[in-house]
Amino acid sequence: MLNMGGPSTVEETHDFLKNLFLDGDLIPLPFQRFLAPAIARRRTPKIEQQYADIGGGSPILRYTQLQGEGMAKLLDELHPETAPHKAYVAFRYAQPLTELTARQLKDDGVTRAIAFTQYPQYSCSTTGSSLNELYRRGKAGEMGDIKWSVIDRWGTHPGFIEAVAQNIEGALAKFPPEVRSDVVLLFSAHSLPMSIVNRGDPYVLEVSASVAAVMQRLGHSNPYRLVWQSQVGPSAWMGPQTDDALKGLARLGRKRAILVPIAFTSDHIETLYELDLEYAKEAQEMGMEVHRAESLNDSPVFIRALADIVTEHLRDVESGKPPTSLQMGLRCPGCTNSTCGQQKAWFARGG
Ligand SMILES: C=CC1=C(C)c2cc3[nH]c(cc4nc(cc5[nH]c(cc1n2)c(C)c5CCC(=O)O)C(CCC(=O)O)=C4C)c(C)c3C=C
Ligand code: FES
Ligand SMILES: [Fe+2]
Repeated sequence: MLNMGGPSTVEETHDFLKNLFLDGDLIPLPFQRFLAPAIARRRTPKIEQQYADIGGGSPILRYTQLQGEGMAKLLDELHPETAPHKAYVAFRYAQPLTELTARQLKDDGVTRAIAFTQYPQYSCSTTGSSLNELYRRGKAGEMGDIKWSVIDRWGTHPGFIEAVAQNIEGALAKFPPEVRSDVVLLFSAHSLPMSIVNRGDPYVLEVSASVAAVMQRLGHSNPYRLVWQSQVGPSAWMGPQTDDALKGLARLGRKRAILVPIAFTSDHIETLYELDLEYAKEAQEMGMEVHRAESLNDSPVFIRALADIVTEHLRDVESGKPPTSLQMGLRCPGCTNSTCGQQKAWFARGG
């Protein structure tokens, strides 16, 4: 289960940020090995405070473990041919780091594994970075002899869409029935620098596809927009920004909204801190009633969806389909990162 991870305790914040700024697949910096630790050190106090404010750390490890255990148990029933199943967590920037998990796979003598991204929609800055890291560990022989296949995206899987839709319905129920259809659904995803969008990164398209599928499942019960949050630094990012969108709606006299996290499956500072503590409070001050759809976290509908996604993947591979999707094979038209090409070729051969 590949994801970026988050600091489980406030003390881990610095290492998390350092690993993040060291990732040239996410943020290519000049003199990265020198600049990354300096930027991380400078940002640490602010981000530490945010993790302290949301209860002393990121819950992503706890939720990923819960999701993984639930998924593996279901898989033993849904696909007994490959039982027993075991979920491993490999984070890009926090413990357990990919390098630790790689060693564990080797120690456990694993011979067949699925690289299962936990980002529903594909971006080269997220899933791509995790796959590049796994590829480097694999090529270096750190994982032993494993036959690999990849689940690289699942942003329109009906089980995922159902789980999101149910959490929106839960938030809609907080509004009185007579005003419910006026509530604006603001789907909010982590933004992406325009330089990456313009390189041809598929993320914006895929997040949009998730939103369209959720709205179809809801029977277009509400007006909605897709907005983008958490941009950092001075460069141009995909917009509109979530907080500007809320302010704009307030200005236009819209009184009710629901924020829907659509590109991340568990709570993190961006839902708990930005959406709840910052934006929702600001909106309330402007006279709006804003609620947030819950993150998927330990949703049983979502855990069942994860197991279904893996089962469908295993059946595809058994029936002779290649270990990676056709879509994964295509590099961004503007890609200049040679690791992307090597990684895709490596996984397409089964690792
Ligand atoms: C699908 C989600 C995400 C995408 C796409 C994404 C791209 C992206 N992010 C940065 C820079 C930073 N991101 C930071 C934290 C962070 N990012 C995501 C998700 C996506 N990022 C999450 C969920 C988090 C927070 C983790 C948590 O537990 O809350 C940070 C660190 C925080 C900070 O310093 O503000 C940075 C920096 C870039 C540059 C980028 C695309 C290229
Ligand atoms: S940046 Fe998208 S394939 Fe390399
Ligand atoms: Fe980010």
